[in-house]
Amino acid sequence: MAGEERRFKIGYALLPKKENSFIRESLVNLAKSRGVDLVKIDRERPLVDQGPFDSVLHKLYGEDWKRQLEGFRSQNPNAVIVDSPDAIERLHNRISMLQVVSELKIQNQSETFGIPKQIVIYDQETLFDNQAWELLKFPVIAKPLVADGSAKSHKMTLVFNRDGLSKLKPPIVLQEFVNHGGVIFKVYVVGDYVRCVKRKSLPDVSEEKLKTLEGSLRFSQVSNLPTQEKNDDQYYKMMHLEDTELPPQSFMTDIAKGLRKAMKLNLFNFDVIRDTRFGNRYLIIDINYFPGYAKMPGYEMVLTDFFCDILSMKEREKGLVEERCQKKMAGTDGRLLLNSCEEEVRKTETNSCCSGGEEMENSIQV
Ligand SMILES: Nc1ncnc2c1ncn2[C@@H]1O[C@H](COP(=O)(O)OP(=O)(O)OP(=O)(O)O)[C@@H](O)[C@H]1O
Ligand SMILES: O=P(O)(O)O[C@H]1[C@H](OP(=O)(O)O)[C@@H](OP(=O)(O)O)[C@@H](O)[C@@H](O)[C@@H]1OP(=O)(O)O
Ligand SMILES: [Mg+2]
Ligand SMILES: [Mg+2]
Repeated sequence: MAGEERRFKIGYALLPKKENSFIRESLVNLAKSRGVDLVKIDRERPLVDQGPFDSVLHKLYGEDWKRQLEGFRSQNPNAVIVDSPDAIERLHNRISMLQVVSELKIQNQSETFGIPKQIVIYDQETLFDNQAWELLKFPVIAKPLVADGSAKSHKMTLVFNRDGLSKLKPPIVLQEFVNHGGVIFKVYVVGDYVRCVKRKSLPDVSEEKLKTLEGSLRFSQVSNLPTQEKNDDQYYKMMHLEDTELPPQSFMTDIAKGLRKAMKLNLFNFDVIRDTRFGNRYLIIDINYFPGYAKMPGYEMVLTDFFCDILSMKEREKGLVEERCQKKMAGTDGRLLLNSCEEEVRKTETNSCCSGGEEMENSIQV
């Protein structure tokens, strides 16, 4: 795309915190140098009145935004919306979020993957119901069922025994806490790009320690705390990120590709832990839409490549339609020709949006 006259406009709609971390001058400039202008969408004005945009990048919540995107899409069927609000919505519930993992089929002889045992609790009474507990054993992590990006949705409680249950506020997911050596792997996905990094996590809880621990412990976004904070805290001192081996890249890539296809999403990350009881068993515990990419070294290049890929794909599809139309014209005449050509354009227009048709979705997969 470099040096060519055709320029592209990508509108972005992000909350201020995300905008501050993601829209850095370095990203804006790199994208610009490759023909892509990143333009802020004004959230105070209707989306349909803004643009024109070749693509819309977004991480906003709520019905109003969904309606705005739908309106925009019907007026701009050729624009690529990254990603579809319906596909993103699956990640707003911690049960539907991980359901997709259970459906994945990946051939691998030496490693296995899955999700921790978990149950959903909608009311206080069920919390103490023995039947609900048949599947689980302590310690467990209580996670708010809703994962909508609010501070509340990140408030976790590590529960050591029954005494720790009374403070919990359903609806929650109770997930078995799995010892994993205090290190979590975050796998960032940007289209077909996959990058796995290590972060500090909660320390293991031994059977011995469990007997002495009281009730519960509350925490929030432990893998997102500034490094300094973790070093200062003796809880984290004993863990050694450097000594931990990353999971095999090809295995993570296979899972990432499978998730991307199943979820029809291009921008997400997932958290993986390695079960210390087995060493080759990996558990996916969380999937996040449009995560903190700026923490990934060289994110500017990765994201700019992705923008260029989706935009050139869009252009190529447009070119293909025109070509198909021309071929049809050569073999037909009069009104029939006009009708079939319009039909061809309509077909591709609905297909050329990330959030809509299969063809584009599949074609931006590897
Ligand atoms: N089943 C589990 N076993 C062991 N540790 C876990 C488990 N689930 C979560 N954790 C720990 O708790 C942290 C927070 O959990 P989780 O990732 O589900 O929350 P989150 O608020 O959605 O995180 P994020 O900031 O990545 O969105 C994880 O990073 C990990 O350190
Ligand atoms: O805060 P950062 O930009 O780093 O990104 C974090 C992001 O926050 P933001 O989108 O609100 O900014 C979180 O999203 P919500 O669940 O709150 O929607 C979640 O995806 C975290 O996992 C991200 O951290 P990472 O997983 O990459 O370490
Ligand atoms: Mg997480
Ligand atoms: Mg999360």
